[in-house]
Amino acid sequence: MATLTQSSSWKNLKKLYETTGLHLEMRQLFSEDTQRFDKYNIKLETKDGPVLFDYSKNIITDEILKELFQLCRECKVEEYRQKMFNGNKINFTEGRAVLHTALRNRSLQKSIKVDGADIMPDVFRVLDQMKKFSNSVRSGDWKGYTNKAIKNIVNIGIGGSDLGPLMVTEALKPYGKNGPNVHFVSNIDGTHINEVLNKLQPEDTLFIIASKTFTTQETITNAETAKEWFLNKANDKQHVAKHFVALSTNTKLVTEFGIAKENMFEFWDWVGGRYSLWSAIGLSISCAIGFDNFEQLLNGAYEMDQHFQTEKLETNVPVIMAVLGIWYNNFFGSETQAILPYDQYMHRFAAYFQQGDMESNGKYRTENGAQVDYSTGPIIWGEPGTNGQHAFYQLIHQGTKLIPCDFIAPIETHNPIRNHIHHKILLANFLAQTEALMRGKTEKEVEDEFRKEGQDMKNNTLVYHKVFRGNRPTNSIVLPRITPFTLGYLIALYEHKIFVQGVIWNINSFDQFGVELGKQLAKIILPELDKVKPVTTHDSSTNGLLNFINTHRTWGSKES
Ligand SMILES: O=P(O)(O)OC[C@H]1O[C@H](O)[C@H](O)[C@@H](O)[C@@H]1O
Repeated sequence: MATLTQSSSWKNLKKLYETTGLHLEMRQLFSEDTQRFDKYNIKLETKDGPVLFDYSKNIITDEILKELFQLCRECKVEEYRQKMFNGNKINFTEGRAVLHTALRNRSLQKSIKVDGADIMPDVFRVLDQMKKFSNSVRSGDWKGYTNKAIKNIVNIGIGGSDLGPLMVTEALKPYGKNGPNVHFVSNIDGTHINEVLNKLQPEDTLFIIASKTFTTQETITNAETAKEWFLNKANDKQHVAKHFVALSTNTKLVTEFGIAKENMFEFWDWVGGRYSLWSAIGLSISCAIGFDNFEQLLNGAYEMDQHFQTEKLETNVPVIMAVLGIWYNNFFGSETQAILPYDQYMHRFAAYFQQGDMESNGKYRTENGAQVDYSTGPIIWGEPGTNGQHAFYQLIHQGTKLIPCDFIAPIETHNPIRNHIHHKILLANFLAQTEALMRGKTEKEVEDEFRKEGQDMKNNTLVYHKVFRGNRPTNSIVLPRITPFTLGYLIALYEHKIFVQGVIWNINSFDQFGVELGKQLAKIILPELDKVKPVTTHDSSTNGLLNFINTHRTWGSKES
């Protein structure tokens, strides 16, 4: 294929942007076409009820969409999609398959092969191990060293070994009422683990050490700290087996750490860290909400996988979301994408997809190593509604930047207190925001309001400040309720959106070399924090910062 910007659909899109896209006004499009919503929404039936994807409030026409799908075809999205599901080694820099979809392959008949061997028996073996383990923890059969049941679980991990389980256990809190309390420790900052351990007793606490590589400095240090804290009271190393389990691909390092092989839950190099919540990394989820609910999460994701795999591009929700993102990112020059869930339990959803999206598509090299001449992965951010409205929506409404927003809202709440009054207000705000962002408010509308209020209109410049330009694009995803199934469905939807964009940009969405340099340099700097003599080996800023700390610190070695 010619480079992306030389492809005919890209060139056509560029032209379309200049001649059409730039001048489109959604407000006008809606008034000219009363069927616009009917045309640009997709309703998907799921086991837990219908899910609505409304993309009508976007700066698009049929012609633009047609060209965006053509771009997918030119970039061979369908071919790559098949390669991913088939287990081809599409993670080309690391020579690995990308098979998080195999972890939630619920079809017992379908085998998936990596290097000629079917991986499904292993997937089911570990799922069974997770089931038995979480059942025994939840029922109280799993006993600690003083014969007490487990009341608290601490998941120690970072990045993909933390964000997924944390986001999901928060999002599904209503399903975790009968389970143990689950805590998460990720940051190397000792405050994180200290604050958690201060609330706990070793007798009824279980540590899940979650690390794909089992080499991550933060996780291993936190795990050692937890072990020391535990042994301080338990005294006997033999008791570790009842209180520490590991989730990893690295059996050797897990056993060296002192965790018995039978207490290890395995996963494989074809599971990317940020796509791993479906694997053994989901153990804390399964303990918190029960294995049956964990399976529902997998089922939901599987249903979305099938939609993504079989649906034609034009009605394929992850594909539509991906191409809309490309339209704003690459033609309108949008740099960010907001994810705004109108559900308090989903408060870590945007943070989760900060890693999911930004670590996947924050790349500037194409498959053959060339540097891209177009923008790639968006900056992902967001907070749950309505909090965001009172913080940063001002800039989305009246700022100078175009920020496409995804609104996510459940029809039913888990907390229908005071006869649904809270939920009604929440939903009213969700609907109002997408309407306001699209419509805006014209000068005339502001003036009419002013007149009604009897304000003097002469030289009244306040009018300009109260005008909303509008034409701000949004997607709305309305779910029946946040359940394990619908959450799995939603997460998989975003995963596939990221995949499609990565294919179009011709980058590797499945490595993360960009996180390595900082880690390498931190290893060099760590012993230098013991120096007394000024350090001179870095640039003057890094030397200056380090020497300032070394001069003023009260702790650590005073060796030169
Ligand atoms: O699971 P681990 O091997 O401990 O890795 C934890 C995290 O750290 C790395 O730096 C990567 O950037 C992440 O993709 C990964 O999820």
